Amino acid sequence: MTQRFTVAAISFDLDGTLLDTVPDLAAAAQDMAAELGMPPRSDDEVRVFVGRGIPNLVERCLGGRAQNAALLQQAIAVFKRCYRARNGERAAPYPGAHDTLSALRAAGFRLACVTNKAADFTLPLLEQMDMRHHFASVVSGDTLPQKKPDPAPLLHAARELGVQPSALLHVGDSYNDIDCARNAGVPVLGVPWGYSEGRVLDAKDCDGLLSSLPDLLERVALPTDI
Ligand SMILES: O=C(O)COP(=O)(O)O
Ligand SMILES: [Mg+2]
Repeated sequence: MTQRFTVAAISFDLDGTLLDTVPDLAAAAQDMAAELGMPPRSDDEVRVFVGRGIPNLVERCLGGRAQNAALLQQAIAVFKRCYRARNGERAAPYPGAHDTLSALRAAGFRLACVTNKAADFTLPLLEQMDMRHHFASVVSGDTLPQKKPDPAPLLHAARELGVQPSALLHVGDSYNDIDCARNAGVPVLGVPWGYSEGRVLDAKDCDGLLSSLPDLLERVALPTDI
């Protein structure tokens, strides 16, 4: 029998866990490159750059050019404008995302979204994907001074959900999620379909891997269920 996590709340990473957002991020990066007269990055390159927030994504797109601090700042501003226009255009939920969130909430779990994506992009995207209403807490990349892998975003979500860190389970696609959860004392399941900055998640580094989002329904139990 699979081990069930006895938790009151579950937090989800966004990019690469609930939503495939690379098509929009890559389109924005390509728009930015065209505007700044730089060679474009492919979708596959951008996929590896996602995970540590937008300033870091832009820095990686620029490569050596990012050493020019003024150009980097300009590029970040251009990227944000381009991404605002692209955000949600081609982003898509992974299979079972909607049904899994609905089922977990109906069962009584409190849900959070904890992402390194800035709030200006997170909130409209969650609205557009019809997911915002599932989350009692949304912690974006700029909600706090610290981002994942710092423990602060997950500790903040636990406080907002009114649960101890050990009663929260985090689900994410990258080592930023695993390290954040480990640093916060939160159990963590990895998902193998995301981006993870080009690294393959090892089940040994977390508390297990999901084979799909609906698989999560078999892996959790409320404290009152046992
Ligand atoms: O914006 C990013 O770089 C990644 O966002 P995520 O934390 O939802 O994966
Ligand atoms: Mg992610």
